[in-house]
This record gives sequence, structure tokens and C-alpha cells, in this order.
Amino acid sequence: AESEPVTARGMDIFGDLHSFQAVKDTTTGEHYLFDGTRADGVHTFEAGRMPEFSFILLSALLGFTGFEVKSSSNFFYDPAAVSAHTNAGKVYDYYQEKFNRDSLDNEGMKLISTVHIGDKWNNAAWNGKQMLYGDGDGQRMISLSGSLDVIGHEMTHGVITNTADLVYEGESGAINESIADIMGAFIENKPGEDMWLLGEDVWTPNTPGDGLRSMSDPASVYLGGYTESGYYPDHYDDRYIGELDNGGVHINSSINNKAAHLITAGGTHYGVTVTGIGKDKAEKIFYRALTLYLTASSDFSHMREAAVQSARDLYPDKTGEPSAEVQAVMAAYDAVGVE
Ligand SMILES: O=C(NO)[C@]12CC[C@H](CC1)C2
Ligand SMILES: [Zn+2]
Repeated sequence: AESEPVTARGMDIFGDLHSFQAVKDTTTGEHYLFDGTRADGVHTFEAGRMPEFSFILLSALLGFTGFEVKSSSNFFYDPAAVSAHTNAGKVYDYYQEKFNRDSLDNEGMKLISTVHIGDKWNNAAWNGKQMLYGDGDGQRMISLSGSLDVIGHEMTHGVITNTADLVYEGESGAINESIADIMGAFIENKPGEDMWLLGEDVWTPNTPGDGLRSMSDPASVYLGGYTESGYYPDHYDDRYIGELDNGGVHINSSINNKAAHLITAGGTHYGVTVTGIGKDKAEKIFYRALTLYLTASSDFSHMREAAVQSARDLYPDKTGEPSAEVQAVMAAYDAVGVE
């Protein structure tokens, strides 16, 4: 069947109206969420009514992506799908504009998202090939595709898979998670919102101002019995060393998140003062570290080395002294106890 590109419209999960690219099947008149203007396309599907484990299994084993989100007109009535589709386009544009990266593999790979995974699933994931979004249970979370920092996080997992491919467990897994959080924060960076809170748009709709994780003050968020304190760690000495969560990948990520916060915004942490260098320089340092220096087995110490070397490459020492950017990176990792 022939399909032609059309400009479509629809509301996202917050009720905001968007205009975006879709296609119309000229035979049936059906419209689909396929944006052919970016890379090999941004294609958004819905999972239908199946438990998340069976969807995740089918997608991992058979590359099943779900079902087309259809509309008989160029207006789409699935807010979670509209959010996923428009936010994926924004993340594509960020990597293209900031780093001249053409999609997750830098070779224009198609960006596939599937929404309505599972039943009230309070989660989202990158399964090695595509992005997956739950609807949340309405209390703890709402449709995760509504949060640009979460979508930036998931798609950055895709960039990581195609670059350092950090092993998703232990310290390398925590660096994987942290870089996904860091880039997600930089991609969202919404005026009037706290850039350093993750998932704040979709987290506890009845409690304003909180988030899934905090990068500026990780230890302000309680995560339960994993760590000694029960709070996210903000120093290497407080890292989680158990088996849960693939060895704490979503827990120890907070240590590197705090380093990124200090590099960007500055601050004094456990008596160590860092002069921030701002988002534009910090994102270049982390992107360069990810794409040039980090490898699958990189641990926290190698993350420090990679960030220092990237800062040296980008902001070379002039007077024989390390530049302000290199000093900020060194001080930040000193502050969180990473040698
Ligand atoms: O790590 C993740 N995805 O790869 C998370 C866990 C909590 C947020 C939603 C999904 C981020
Ligand atoms: Zn993640």
C-alpha cells in the first residue's frame, strides 16, 4: 500500500497540543505514527493488552514492536503515543544538533518506541533495540513517555549500546545508568523545572516538586533498604555493594550523577569546593568520554580518567596549569570520593 507523509496533530499526556509528522495510507485512509523526516524514521507503536513480561520477551526474541497506533484522520487520540512520538523527535534533534550524531547508532537507525507496555507498569526500558514505556499506576507514576528526561534517558541507553556498551551490572552498569540520567537531564532542561530531578513530570502526580532521583542532592531521596542509610548514595564510600538491582546500577549511578552536578553547577560537597563550568561544556565532556574513552568494563575510576582526559582534550591546559574545566572535573570526583 502507498503511504504519504502528512502533518498530524494530537494532545500529549498533559493535554498540550502538538503538531508532528505521520503518514497516511492512501488506500485505506488510515494514519500511522511514522515520522520519515528524521533518520530512517521515528515509529511509535502500542503494546496492546498483554503482560509486560510477554511483550518484553516477544520484542527481545522476535523483534516484535507492538501494533500500529492508527487514526482515521490526521488527529491522534492516544496521548501516551503522542508524547512518546514527539519526545523521541526532540531527543533525536538534541543528538543531531549538539553532537552531529545521526540517531542512536550515528548511522540513522530507526527510532522505535512502544507505549502502554503491561498493565499500569511503573517503568520504562531500553531492550537493546527499542524504547518501552509503561502507563504507570496513576499514583506512583503516570505515562512515562510524558517525561522528556525519562525518554532522553532511555534513548541514551541506546547511544550507550552503540558506543561504550557499558556492561549493565556493578560499577559499569552504574556508569551506564548515570550517563543515561545525565544526558536525560541535559536534554530536558525545561525552564522553570529543576533540571537535576529525574522523572519529576511523571512521578507522584499528587506530590509536586519531587522526582524519582535527584542529581543535585541524591541523599535527599529515600529508596528503602538497599543502602546503609536507606537513601541514594552521594559518595563512593557509601556505594551499595549487594546483588540487588544488578549490583545497584540505579543506586550507585547517583554517585556519578553528583559528580556531573558539581562539574556543571559547582558547589561544596564533603568539604570539597568545585567551581561549575556550565551545561554546554559538561555535556561535551560526558559525550566525548562516552564515545571516545569509556569501554564495556569501565568502572568509576575509569569514568574519572575518561572525564579528565576529555576535559583536557576539549579545554587544554594553557599555563602548564590544568584549565578551569579540568580542575572542575578533578575536584568533582575528589568530592564524591572517586580516585
Ligand atoms: O533506568 C530506567 N530505565 O532504563 C528507569 C528506572 C526509573 C526511570 C524509569 C525507567 C528510569
Ligand atoms: Zn536506565
